[in-house]
Amino acid sequence: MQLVTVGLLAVVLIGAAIVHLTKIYRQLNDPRAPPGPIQIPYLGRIHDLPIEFMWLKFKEWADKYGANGFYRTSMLGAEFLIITDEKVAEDLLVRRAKYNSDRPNIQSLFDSKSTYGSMEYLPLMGKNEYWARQRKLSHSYITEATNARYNGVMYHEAKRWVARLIDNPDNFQASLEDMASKVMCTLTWDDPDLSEYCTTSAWGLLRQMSPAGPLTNVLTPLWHLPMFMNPWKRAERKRHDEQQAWWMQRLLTVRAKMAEGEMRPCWTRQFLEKTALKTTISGDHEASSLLGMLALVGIFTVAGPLSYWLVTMVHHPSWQAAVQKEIDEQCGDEMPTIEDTPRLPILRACIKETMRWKPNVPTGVAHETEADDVYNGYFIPKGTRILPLDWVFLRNPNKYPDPDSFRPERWLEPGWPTFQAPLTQYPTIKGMTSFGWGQRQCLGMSLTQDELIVACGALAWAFTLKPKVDPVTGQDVMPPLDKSNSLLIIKPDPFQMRFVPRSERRKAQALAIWEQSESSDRAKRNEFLQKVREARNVPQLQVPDTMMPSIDDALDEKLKHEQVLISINRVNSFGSDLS
Ligand code: HEM
Repeated sequence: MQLVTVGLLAVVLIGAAIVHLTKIYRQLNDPRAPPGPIQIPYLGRIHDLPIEFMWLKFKEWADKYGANGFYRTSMLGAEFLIITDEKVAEDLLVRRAKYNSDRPNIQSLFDSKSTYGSMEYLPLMGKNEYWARQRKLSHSYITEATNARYNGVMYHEAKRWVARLIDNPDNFQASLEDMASKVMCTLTWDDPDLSEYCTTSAWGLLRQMSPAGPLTNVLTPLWHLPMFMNPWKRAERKRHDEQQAWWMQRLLTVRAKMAEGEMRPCWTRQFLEKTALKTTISGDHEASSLLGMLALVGIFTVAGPLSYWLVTMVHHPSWQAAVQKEIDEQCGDEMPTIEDTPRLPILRACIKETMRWKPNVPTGVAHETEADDVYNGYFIPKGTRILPLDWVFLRNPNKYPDPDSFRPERWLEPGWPTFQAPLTQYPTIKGMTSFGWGQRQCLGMSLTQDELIVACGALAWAFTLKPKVDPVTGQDVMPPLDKSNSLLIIKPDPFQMRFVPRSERRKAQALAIWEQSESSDRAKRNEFLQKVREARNVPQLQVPDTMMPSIDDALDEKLKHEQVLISINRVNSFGSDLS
């Protein structure tokens, strides 16, 4: 009797489960939804979406389901619309930007969208008040720096990099990232010596926010395990708090130096001296995060195309020779500068083609919809993640014939669909799909273009980039073309190559101009300090108190922030929405 009851109960439960799963299956695979791979209840397509080289699987699905320029999929309940055609991206992310410019939550960061007021990561913020004010401010700082030609920082760092490559060519991947980091640390805090830590810190955040980072970004429910059995959350707590403390320390150091009058211009000084008086930025926590994030965001983004430039030039010696010839003709004996940009179309074409051929944000950055919508007759629910798939945009054979080949001539010769005149202005990387869309479009396009012109130009001026030679076989060892990590911003896996100075004379010249740049920089810094110290006794030159919050105020602010962190921590450990 009891057995029969149990049996009946089992049949009823299994029947109910089948009905439930069928209902969900039908909902998930509703024929009115955009086309896409069959969705499995609860899982979506998590089981066959590889974490490594995810963009290749997205491309495979695009070839199958993307005839309309988009398709949908889902993962553990999160809905995705993958855009595979630039026109659709234009429609949804630019024309309908008003409600398609939010960001999805990143599970393995605390409050990544700043929904609860953390105010820490501008590019990841939801479309909220913190994002609006931080974006505006970042835009004005970057534009001002661009107009001031970055006060020569890029030239200085490119010269240092060339000298380092002569001195230690095998360490090129580290010195390349360090160059990009030094540019950002100087712009932000006037301190290139911060670069090493800043790069490590940027790496930590990049890993944490990428689907190929911690497991909890994919198996999101794991994030909600209690703290004592949650290694992912504990690790993130440590990473987050250290990064925050470092950012705050940078701000406090600048403020302390300003109090002594010993701080040269940089974004942080500009903020404390001028912006802080009239902005809605809420205080030191928000300001230090905004400035810290600005420094971070310009490291791997620029280092990615620069690394691929090395790979590309080694593989395409005739294009490398064409770039060198152009630089020799247009710049004579000098390293190229930003002013030379209009005269260097071949250099620009090779840079742009490198970014097209080897895009360093191949999946694009997701937006999230804030309202239900209908597009081309298909229903797109609120909360859908829209992924503009850059890898596919940049391999569209109609726009880019022979898309898998490196063909800079597509930007230089009439007859190619992408050719644009005049060549003094085009090609330019500004506006490339790789920089995103609409209200969230990248703020660093000019900075990237200028830094790539200066750095790639300096390389072509100083060296011929060549493959490493195998000491046993005597054969060239070419850098692999398809080996990279799979983080949101990718870079090639470590490889070997040679930096051959173009002549002994050029080598000596490169070392001499670095020596000169270094001693001139040192002299300028000393002169500044000397003047300040002399002027310190002159009362009217001192910055008025009202413009300069005291260090005590700053420390109060820091303590307040620490209290906030402690309370966030507590709430997190109870597993609230904040985590
Ligand atoms: C090759 C270099 C770079 C690439 C490919 C790149 C790409 C991107 C992409 C795809 C986005 C998101 C766009 C969207 O959501 O539609 C973005 C946002 C952003 N980028 Fe860049 N970026 C680069 C360099 C830089 C640099 C050098 C800076 C700063 C100095 C920068 C600052 C930003 C900021 C602040 C945002 C956030 C914009 C927002 O969310 O409103 N980027 N970038």
